[in-house]
Amino acid sequence: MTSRPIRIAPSILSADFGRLAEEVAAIDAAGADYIHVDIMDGHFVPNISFGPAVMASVRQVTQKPFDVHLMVAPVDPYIAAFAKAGADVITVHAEAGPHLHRTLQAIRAEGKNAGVAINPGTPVSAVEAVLDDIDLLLVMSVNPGFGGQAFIPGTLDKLRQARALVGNRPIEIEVDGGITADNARAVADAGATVFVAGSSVFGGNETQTYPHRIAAIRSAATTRTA
Ligand SMILES: O=C(CO)[C@H](O)[C@H](O)COP(=O)(O)O
Repeated sequence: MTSRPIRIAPSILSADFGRLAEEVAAIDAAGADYIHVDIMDGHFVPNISFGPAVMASVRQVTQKPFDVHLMVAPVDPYIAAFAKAGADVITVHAEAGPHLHRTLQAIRAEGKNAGVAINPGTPVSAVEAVLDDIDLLLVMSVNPGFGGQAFIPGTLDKLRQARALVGNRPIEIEVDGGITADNARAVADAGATVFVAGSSVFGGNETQTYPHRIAAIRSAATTRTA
């Protein structure tokens, strides 16, 4: 059993966009640790979500940290806008290039925590050279672009590799895609500490169930099974 603190980050990609502020307030009240914000550009990934103006608007309804995942290329022109819109952590893709180190420095220069994400087809070694420049490593457990996809089992090995690579550095290891109460235990054992969950939190429209869904993932991730 891991003794590391577990954080649950519901992805508002799966929320009802027509009631987005209400949805953010609901997951805050339901016990979310972070609000995970997926920004998709229709170029780096085959889907478009929303931009900094929408994020700034919903930022006003919660004090919880905003964990912003930029699936955007080129990304450098948008760092300042999302920092200003209220991001606390800004994560960019290692594959979005070409100047990852410069991008991470730009995030920290905005006074924000810097994260780097790797797609399922990218080895963990791709981030080795920037370990001193990141606060969070996001291991994608689906190919980015859409919510509701199935967890890719090979991610567990990548998480173990990521945990070994990070060592004692103060870097959160986040997992994103297909996370449910059923796989949270294995994902935690493999080394993840931040759990992004979209459809398993927002799977229905009944906001009163959000506390139970978040608690179920947290409980599974933190409960000893052996
Ligand atoms: O980054 C993402 C997709 O690119 C989403 O955050 C991710 O897929 C979460 O959704 P779900 O929990 O439904 O898989």
